[in-house]
Amino acid sequence: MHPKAILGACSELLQDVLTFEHPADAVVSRYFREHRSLGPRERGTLAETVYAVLRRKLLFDHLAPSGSGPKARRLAILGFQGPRDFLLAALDEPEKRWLAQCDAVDRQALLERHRHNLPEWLVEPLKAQLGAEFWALAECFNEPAPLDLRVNAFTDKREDVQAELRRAGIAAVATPYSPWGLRLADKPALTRLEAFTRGAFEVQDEGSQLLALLLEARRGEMVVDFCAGAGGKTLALGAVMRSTGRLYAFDTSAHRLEALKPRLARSKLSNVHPAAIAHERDERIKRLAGKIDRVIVDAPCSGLGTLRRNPDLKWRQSPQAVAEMTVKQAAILRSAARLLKSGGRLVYATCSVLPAENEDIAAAFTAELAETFRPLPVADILQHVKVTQPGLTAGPDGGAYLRLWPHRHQTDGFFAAAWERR
Ligand SMILES: C[S@@+](CC[C@H](N)C(=O)[O-])C[C@H]1O[C@@H](n2cnc3c(N)ncnc32)[C@H](O)[C@@H]1O
Repeated sequence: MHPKAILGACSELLQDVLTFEHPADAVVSRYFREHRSLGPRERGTLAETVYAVLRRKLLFDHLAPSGSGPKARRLAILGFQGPRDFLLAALDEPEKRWLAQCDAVDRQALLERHRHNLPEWLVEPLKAQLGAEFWALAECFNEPAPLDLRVNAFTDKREDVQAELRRAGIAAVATPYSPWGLRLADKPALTRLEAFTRGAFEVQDEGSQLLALLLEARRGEMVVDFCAGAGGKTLALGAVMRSTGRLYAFDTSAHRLEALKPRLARSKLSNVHPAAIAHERDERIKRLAGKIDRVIVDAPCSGLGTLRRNPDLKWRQSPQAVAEMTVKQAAILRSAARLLKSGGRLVYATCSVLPAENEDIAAAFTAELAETFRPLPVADILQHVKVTQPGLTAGPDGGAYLRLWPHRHQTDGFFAAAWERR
């Protein structure tokens, strides 16, 4: 495609994304479905340009008014992810002069908001937690995330899959914390690989893999993934259980559970039982009360730990939405806890970096149910599963909770707390 056509497509797509009516990934996928002639390179340029604009939206909104032409086009020029010569071939002379002026702006002299590109309501809780380290996180949030894979421990060994990828020309290194993880240097197409179709791996952030590890599910147990979604954690748990016992995958979204089906078929697991529930107090939950060995609640959350992958969330979330979410999180955790038998383990997790969705929910649960649930320090569990690197935990005594940060651990931002039923 000619540079002018590509830039035109970027502006058109951005216009849609920037209404924020739908998640950016859904808008991008729909655009690609409606424009089937776009090749993989063109799709890459379009998607990366849109994401670059979402990441640095405050800076680009600040620079855009000095240019001319439609705003979406100016933003697409500022965020364009392709060779500079290619971009210049799409611009007229005034646009080239304007871009040169924008390039010359001293980034360090900008206002804080134009450097961190985060909404103010989010800056405050992050600075309160991180102090000067806030800037390292802000920079990290504005870069794309690496691509992590989880090797299916039921069917394959990590080093074998790594070697198989190498033979296909794909460089991958073992992840530092998860025993099942491989981190890729690039973003190659994976779905046509034989290793993918036979279920030897799934795409999954290393942090997400650690959450499944914390449950320490065993062979033959009754386990519930309460908010299973498309089954990222479910598949990891089923593999740890060596396809034995019974693993219920619950979710209120039948649509998300539907996306689990093809993944499940690839995985060769036969112990997973997906079931849509109406809400967290569903009859099915009541029938299983007191019968389950382990329950993971991967709660619906703001997703603000995933800003590298979903930068539109910082513009689509709000303090009100987070406040509503916390009520839901507490209710789901309380209901899910009823499933556990004596001695059973409960794990609560989110991909949020806000204490309101994390430590506050965990502390309130501990306080409310102190007679029934004993907090399990995550540091002890990590030791037990031989993830011994320091710095993964936080909270009381430094070891109460899992706390992963993109700039420290190269994972998405994750939180987890664990309890044992007395
Ligand atoms: C963070 S996502 C789960 C991601 C999934 N565990 C994975 O690893 O791929 C949270 C899920 O909670 C589901 N959910 C929302 N409200 C729920 C409820 N009351 N009970 C159970 N699941 C719920 C959402 O549909 C969503 O799929």
